[in-house]
Amino acid sequence: MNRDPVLSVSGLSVTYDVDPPVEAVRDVSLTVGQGEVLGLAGESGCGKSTLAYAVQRLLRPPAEITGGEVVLHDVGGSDVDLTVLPAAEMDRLRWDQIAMVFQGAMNSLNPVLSVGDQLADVFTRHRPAMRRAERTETCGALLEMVGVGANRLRSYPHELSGGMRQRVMIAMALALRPRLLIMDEPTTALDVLVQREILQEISRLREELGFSVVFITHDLPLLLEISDRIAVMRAGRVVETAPAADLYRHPQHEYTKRLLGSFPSLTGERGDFVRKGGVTV
Ligand SMILES: Nc1ncnc2c1ncn2[C@@H]1O[C@H](COP(=O)(O)OP(=O)(O)OP(=O)(O)O)[C@@H](O)[C@H]1O
Repeated sequence: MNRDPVLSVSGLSVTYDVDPPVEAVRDVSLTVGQGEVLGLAGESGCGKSTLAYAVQRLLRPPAEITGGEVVLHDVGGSDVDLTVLPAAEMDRLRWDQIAMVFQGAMNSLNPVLSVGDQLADVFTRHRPAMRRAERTETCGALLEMVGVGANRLRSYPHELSGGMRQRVMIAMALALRPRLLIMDEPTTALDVLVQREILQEISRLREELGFSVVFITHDLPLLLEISDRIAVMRAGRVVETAPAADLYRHPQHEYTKRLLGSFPSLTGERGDFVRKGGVTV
């Protein structure tokens, strides 16, 4: 399916300027279409998180973008290269246009503030004109939307399960209706059932709200289920990008074949679950 691009990464390279330097992302090019889920797969250390942080301009020294562009399309009618955007403008785009949920996100909630106050803070910072009553109502609606329930507005993080806290983080990421959600191992720390519920929730929300997703995980079977297209990374490079079903049935790159082969759930009997429940319905 042809979709208008929301994000185009071209020739992006990132180096950690340590001794010896680590070229964590090497000449990576990717596009993310409107409403698309792009899965980013690859073993630990291949550069997935570095790429995600680079896109959001959240890298800190010794990390340095050494080349390439990250273009966010149609920001108020024009295309913007995020790698050269002044920091203040980037701050405005973050959360508003691109939001991120990362693995440990649920533990980054402030323990001494209610979840309602933490959600409200996003609006206080980014929508300062919003009135208090509307803010509270919107925060309640957000908690409903992610299945936590508006009655939890006054709850503190420790009163919620890990799954609920991660849902709060998803609510926070979606608060300003971003066009792109970057999720870096967002469910890895949760048990399998909770993980599945949250993934279903993300799928539903994406259909409802139409945002695009970059979903990062080393869990290839999971990516095959939820992604439209998958990019496979190895040692900083994207070695193959293909629609999920094509990647599964006709992997082109040797490394992709090996990666697929390393998941018994894809090749053994249990693979039926992924095949029938996911890409080959
Ligand atoms: N602060 C740092 N200083 C030096 N090297 C780093 C730093 N952070 C990451 N790296 C290196 O950059 C490379 C890419 O790391 P990155 O965390 O992006 O990979 P990843 O695919 O996200 O791995 P994981 O799935 O384990 O998070 C690795 O070789 C890693 O050791």
